[in-house]
Amino acid sequence: MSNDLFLGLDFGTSGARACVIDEGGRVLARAHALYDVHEWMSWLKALAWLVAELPRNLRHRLGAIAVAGTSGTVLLTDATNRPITAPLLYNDDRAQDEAARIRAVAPAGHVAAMATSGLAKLMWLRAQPGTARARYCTDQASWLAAMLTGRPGLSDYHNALKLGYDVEHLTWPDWVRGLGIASLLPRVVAPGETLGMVPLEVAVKLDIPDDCLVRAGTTDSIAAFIAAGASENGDGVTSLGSTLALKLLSAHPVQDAASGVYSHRYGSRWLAGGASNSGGAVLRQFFDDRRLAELSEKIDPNIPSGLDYYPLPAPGERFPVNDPGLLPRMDPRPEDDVRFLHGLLEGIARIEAEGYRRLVALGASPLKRVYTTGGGARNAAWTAIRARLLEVPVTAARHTEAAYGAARLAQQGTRLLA
Ligand SMILES: Nc1ncnc2c1ncn2[C@@H]1O[C@H](COP(=O)(O)OP(=O)(O)O)[C@@H](O)[C@H]1O
Ligand SMILES: O=C(CO)[C@H](O)[C@H](O)COP(=O)(O)O
Repeated sequence: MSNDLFLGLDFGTSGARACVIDEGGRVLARAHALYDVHEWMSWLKALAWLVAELPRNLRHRLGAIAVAGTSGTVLLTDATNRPITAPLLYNDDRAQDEAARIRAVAPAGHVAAMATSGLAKLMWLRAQPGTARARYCTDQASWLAAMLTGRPGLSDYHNALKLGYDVEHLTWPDWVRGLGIASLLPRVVAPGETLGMVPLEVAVKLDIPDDCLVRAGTTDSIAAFIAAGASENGDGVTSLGSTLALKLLSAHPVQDAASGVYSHRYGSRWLAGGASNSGGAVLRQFFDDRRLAELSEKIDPNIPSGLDYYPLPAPGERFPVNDPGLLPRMDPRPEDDVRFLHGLLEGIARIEAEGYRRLVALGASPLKRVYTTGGGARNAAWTAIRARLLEVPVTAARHTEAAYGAARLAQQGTRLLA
């Protein structure tokens, strides 16, 4: 048997993961690597490490690979895909002036008008000295896919949304082209479309088949959505990773830059959503994963904590309010760590509930149920707190890892979103 297995790679904020599945969607292998999301060299090392970690007999049967990456993380490369800038991360909001220029020409409420958008960062990067030889603007997943195919300059319509790509008409709109960065924009294809085959030298280096396909990828939280297996309008998927990302399967797209709301195209439907800077990264500032699990077991989720927190790892919020100056609110800290954690989990759950309310108020399909993915999905007390505040059933998704969603994309290609 050959080429009958599929590899999904997920590059998240705090780690990278690999997942190998067969035609039936059965997981045959997983791997995990710590890496530095700020360093492209570390992305590459993590990719090589993850592939090397897979059992050799499975590696030799890979038929297709797809990569998911942090959304809105951009960098500039030369014509050979070599980076000529460091990546600017998804939550980097230095491009305030550029966002104001975008606001003047973009349709009202467009996600690209946020200072954290890929487009604002692209304009900021392009204005830096030494970038005149830049040939492409790329994102984390597309850059890694291009390292696998040797073909730069391609992206998918999920990763391209925050660069201003018109996902309704599948084109770069004139208002984006008019911003002086048109020559750097990638050609955009559907997630899952075949980008190319792994060339021989890459295949030899990674010890994988030289006819293994590379399919266009997606963002980390859309990969998590795919993993969750949600299928009905009104199904929500909350990624409780380092950040808190919400996706609501909807018949209609909605957008509102003031509250950080945007809609990804999902075949003929839409993923209405937004991403808060709150999430597991704040919890990690206080507790390691073991302590989190221990303390969580002692929380009574049926009673309110009595604390009114807005947990953020640093000043600045994107959704459900887009406010670069918003300050974290995590005072007063009680002596009892169980109560403190209770307050933090409840605070994040309130942000989630407000987020879904905002999406529905803007016209997305009404919320029916919520699946959870990411590191926070395993926390039963948190799940109960969230169900109380969301007022709909909340369950852990059957597959909670974005890498599994990326593997599904590798396996099914464009059929997945059809
Ligand atoms: N038991 C737990 N309860 C709540 N959060 C947890 C628990 N265990 C881990 N986490 C959180 O999950 C996050 C990591 O999840 P993960 O999905 O790997 O994130 P990402 O891919 O965004 O880096 C960490 O920030 C951590 O705080
Ligand atoms: O916090 C993030 C890290 O990637 C992203 O902003 C989040 O995943 C949501 O992005 P998208 O909705 O475009 O998938």
